[in-house]
Amino acid sequence: MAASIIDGKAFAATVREKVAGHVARLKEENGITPGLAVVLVGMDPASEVYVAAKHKSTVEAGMASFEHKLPADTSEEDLFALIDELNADPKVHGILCQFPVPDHLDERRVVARIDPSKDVDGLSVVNAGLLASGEKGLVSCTPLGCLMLLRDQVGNMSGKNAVVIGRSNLFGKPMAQLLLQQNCTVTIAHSRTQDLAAVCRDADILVAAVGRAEMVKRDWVKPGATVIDVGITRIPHPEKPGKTKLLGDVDFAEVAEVASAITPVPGGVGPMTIACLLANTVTACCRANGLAEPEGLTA
Ligand SMILES: Nc1nc(=O)c2c([nH]1)NC[C@@H]1CN(c3ccc(C(=O)N[C@@H](CCC(=O)O)C(=O)O)cc3)C=[N+]21
Repeated sequence: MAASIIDGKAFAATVREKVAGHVARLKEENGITPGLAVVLVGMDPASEVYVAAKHKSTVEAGMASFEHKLPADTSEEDLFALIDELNADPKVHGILCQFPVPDHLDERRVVARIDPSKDVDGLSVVNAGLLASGEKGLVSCTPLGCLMLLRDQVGNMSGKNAVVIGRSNLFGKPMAQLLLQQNCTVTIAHSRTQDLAAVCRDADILVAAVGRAEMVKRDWVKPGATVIDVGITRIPHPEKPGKTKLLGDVDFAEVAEVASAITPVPGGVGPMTIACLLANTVTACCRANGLAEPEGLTA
């Protein structure tokens, strides 16, 4: 039986609509406009595309967007001075520093400089700790987006076996925490895992975030499993010269024949990431102003 294809693009549009509704209410009833600041250091072409997409979605949702493009040789001192300014600016409710940053900068130190209550990437030690303790913080956008898709697709996840391939702070670890909160039995697999295929075959929910194109094959997947593909590898397009094509971590054509549901790449998890960035900004804005949190936009 062929899997149903989870339409992340359509779902993200509904999230963005909800966000826009909350934003309109905040403006009307409270005179507050949620604001997101995005900092880009250097001119990585992929990052420029993402940052432009974030700016567009932020404005479309009715929020204020503050873009800061800094030269590649910006010193830590100058970057920190900007972050300190944004931390102190009441018009800015969310701050994101686009990664990767140039080699002379240290991502961990950059994240640590951002006020945790404005850390809409959920990367700070404070937000990671709050999530691990089951308390309210800000949750990294991509795992939050995957959770929203899973809640919609699977519903009650209690007791299910969930396997997350990948253990990064940005994705694997927070994803595992969210699945644990849903009462899944969670396994975090990674590059050193023995017999990864066998571990994956146990999963009712399989989340792949390793960054290796089409690594997950048909025989890695339990029949009827729900498969979430977080990978994005850009390759030269096989048919169209000069164009590129995106591949996920899952061999989509094969796995779609055994899974019950699967996210495509593109059009799956990716669009949810930006939608959740907007959602986190609204959440941060409500908290900063002592207002009730938006419903349906948090973990
Ligand atoms: N501090 C930080 N936070 C991030 O969240 C962050 C980051 N740095 N650096 C780069 C990665 C990547 N990322 C994506 C966002 C949207 C799509 C997305 O919308 N993808 C579309 C298509 C994109 C296309 O066609 O190029 C899709 O999958 O359908 C993908 C990837 C956020 N990231």
